[in-house]
Amino acid sequence: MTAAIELLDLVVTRGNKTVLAGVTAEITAGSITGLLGPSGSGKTTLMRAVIGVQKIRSGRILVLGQSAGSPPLRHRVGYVSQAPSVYGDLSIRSNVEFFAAIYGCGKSAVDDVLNTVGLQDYAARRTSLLSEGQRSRVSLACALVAQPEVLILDEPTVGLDPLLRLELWNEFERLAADGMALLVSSHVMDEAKRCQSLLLLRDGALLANLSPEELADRTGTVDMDEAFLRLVSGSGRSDQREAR
Ligand SMILES: Nc1ncnc2c1ncn2[C@@H]1O[C@H](COP(=O)(O)OP(=O)(O)OP(=O)(O)O)[C@@H](O)[C@H]1O
Repeated sequence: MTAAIELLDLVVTRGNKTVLAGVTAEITAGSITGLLGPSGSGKTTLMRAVIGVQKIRSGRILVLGQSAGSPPLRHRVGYVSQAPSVYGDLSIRSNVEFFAAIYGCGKSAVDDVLNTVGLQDYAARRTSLLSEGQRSRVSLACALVAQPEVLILDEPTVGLDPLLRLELWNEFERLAADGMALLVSSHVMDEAKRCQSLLLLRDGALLANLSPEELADRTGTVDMDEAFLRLVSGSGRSDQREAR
């Protein structure tokens, strides 16, 4: 499988704190990688480093074979931050058209992406009048309109109801099946089951890099919250691969 993102001994400091302490991992194209860990473990920092907006102290990040943040990657990497970054005074369609214009995409790309995120019926609605879940979908549509090969999603399902959460994960699976590499951070351990690979962070260190099945096997439980706790406390079995 092709590595879409390669992290090599990545070290990031913020203030005087080491926020990422030598993370090495590969994120594969055509799959969903879950980035999981407690609040403050470094998930957002890692994502910011991958899109090239976070200064790194040492190490290397390659995205689609090029240095993270390099200009040719701008169209090829999509990012949706935790707070939906959309213009409240514009309609849904105008928000997506704005990003389409930046990326040089046509009208059909706008229609396609509105369909993809299920907002085509509300496209004329002013964004400030939307629910939180709808606003996150507008943000997702803005990131998807350039048809990126890599999509970075920072806690995309926070505050969403279970149905919307399910729909979004179904959409992520479709995008991965079309060849996209998705890196998705989450607090919700249950969402780990929808990923092909998991990166488990704790205090800036990569605790494990494994599949959900391997996590269940290593910790002896299919309950992802419990599995994480067992991993953290070291009470899981030690016969699986360690964090790479
Ligand atoms: N601008 C900043 N200056 C200094 N330290 C920061 C800054 N932003 C974040 N940090 C610190 O970096 C560490 C990692 O933060 P980060 O936001 O990457 O964690 P996270 O895992 O994404 O957390 P959450 O799940 O709560 O979003 C935390 O200890 C945080 O306090």
